[in-house]
Amino acid sequence: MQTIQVNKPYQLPPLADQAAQAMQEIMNGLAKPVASLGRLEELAVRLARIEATTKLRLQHKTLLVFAADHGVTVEHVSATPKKVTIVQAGNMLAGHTAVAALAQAAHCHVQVIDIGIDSAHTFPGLIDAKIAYGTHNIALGPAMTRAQALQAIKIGYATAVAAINAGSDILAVGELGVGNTTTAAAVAAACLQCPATEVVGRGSNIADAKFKHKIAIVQQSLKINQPDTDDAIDILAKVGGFEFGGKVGAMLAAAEHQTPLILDGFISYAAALLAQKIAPTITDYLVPSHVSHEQGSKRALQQLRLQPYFDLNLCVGEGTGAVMLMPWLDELNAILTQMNTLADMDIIYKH
Ligand SMILES: Cc1cc2ncn([C@H]3O[C@H](COP(=O)(O)O)[C@@H](O)[C@H]3O)c2cc1C
Ligand SMILES: O=C(O)c1cccnc1
Repeated sequence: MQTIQVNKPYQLPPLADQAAQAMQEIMNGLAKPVASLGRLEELAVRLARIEATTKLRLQHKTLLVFAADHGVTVEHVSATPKKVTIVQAGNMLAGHTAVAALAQAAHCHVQVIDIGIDSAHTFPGLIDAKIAYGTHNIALGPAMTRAQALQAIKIGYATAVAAINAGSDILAVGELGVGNTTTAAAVAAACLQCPATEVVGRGSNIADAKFKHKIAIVQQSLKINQPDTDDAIDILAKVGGFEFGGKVGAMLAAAEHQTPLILDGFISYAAALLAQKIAPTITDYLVPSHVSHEQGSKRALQQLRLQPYFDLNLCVGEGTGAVMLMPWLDELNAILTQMNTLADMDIIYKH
C-alpha cells in the first residue's frame, strides 16, 4: 500500500480502455439488436476496463462487512440501541440477516470484520481487527485519532488483498454500525461541502423529532470538528467511523488489483467520497449497485459520477444492494459464454 498523503493523488494502475473497447465490440457482435442489452452492456464494458480482459472473472464473489460502533449513538440518533451492532454481527454469521440471506441466494461468501465494535463478545467466524471499542462522540470532538483512521484504511486494504489472493474475483462492501448514517451524513457534508440538511436521512427509520435532532447533531459535529475538506484522513478521523476507513482501504486494494468492487448504499457512497479525495479516479474502478433511499444519495452519486443499475428504495445497508447485483454478473457470464454472434448466424445488421 502506498503512503497516503494530503494533496498528492494515490497512484492507481491505468484503466484498460482497449479491453473496454474490445468488450463493446463483443457486445455489438452478439446475435441481438445492437445495444439491446442496455445497461448490462455498459456493465460488461465497465468490468472489462477494470479487469483488463474480455474474459471476465466473475465467479468467486466476496462481501466484506466492516462492523464498528459509533460514540454518537449517545445522542439518540438511531432507532435502536448500539448493541444491535454486535447482535447483528452474530446474526449475520449465523446466516440470518438480510444480507446473509441474499448472499446465500447469490452464492456470495460473507466475511464479517470487527474493526471497532463496542463489545468484548465474539462469535465463531467474526474476524478480529478491532481498533477500539467504538469511536468517540463526534458531537463533542474527533471520532478517532489520525493514526487510527490510517489503521482502519490499512485493515480494509489488507482484508481485501487477502480475499483477492484467496481467489475472489469480485468484491463488495457492506457494514454494520448503529449510528453510522449520522456519521455518513457528516462525512458526506464535509466531502460535498453542502449543508447537513441535504445529506441527513432517516437511517434505521427514525421519526420526525429524532430526524430534526439528528440534523442538529451533524451540524454540531461539523462545527466543533472543522474537518479539513481537502484531507480525507482528517474527515475520517474527525467525523467518520472505523468501518468507513475499512471500506476506503478495500476500495484502494481492489482498484490496485484490477478487481471490481461493488458499492452498496449511502455508507458506501460516503466511504467512496473519501476514497475519491485520496485517488480521484477511483470511481472508474468501482461498480455501483443501487440508489439508496437515504437522503443525500443522489447528490453523493453525482459527485462520484456513478449511475447505479437499480432503485428499489432499499435502505438496509449491510451490503444488501451490492449482493443483489451479483446474479446479474452470473447472467452476464451466461450471455458472454452461451450466445451466438451475428456472424455465426450470418446475419447482416444495418442500423
Ligand atoms: C436490526 C437492524 C439491522 C441492520 N442492518 C443494517 N442496519 C443499518 O442501520 C444502521 C444505521 O442506521 P442508524 O444510523 O439509523 O443507526 C447500521 O447498522 C446499518 O448497517 C441495520 C439496522 C437495524 C436496526
Ligand atoms: O444506504 C445505506 O447504506 C443505509 C441506509 C440506512 C441504514 N443503513 C444503511
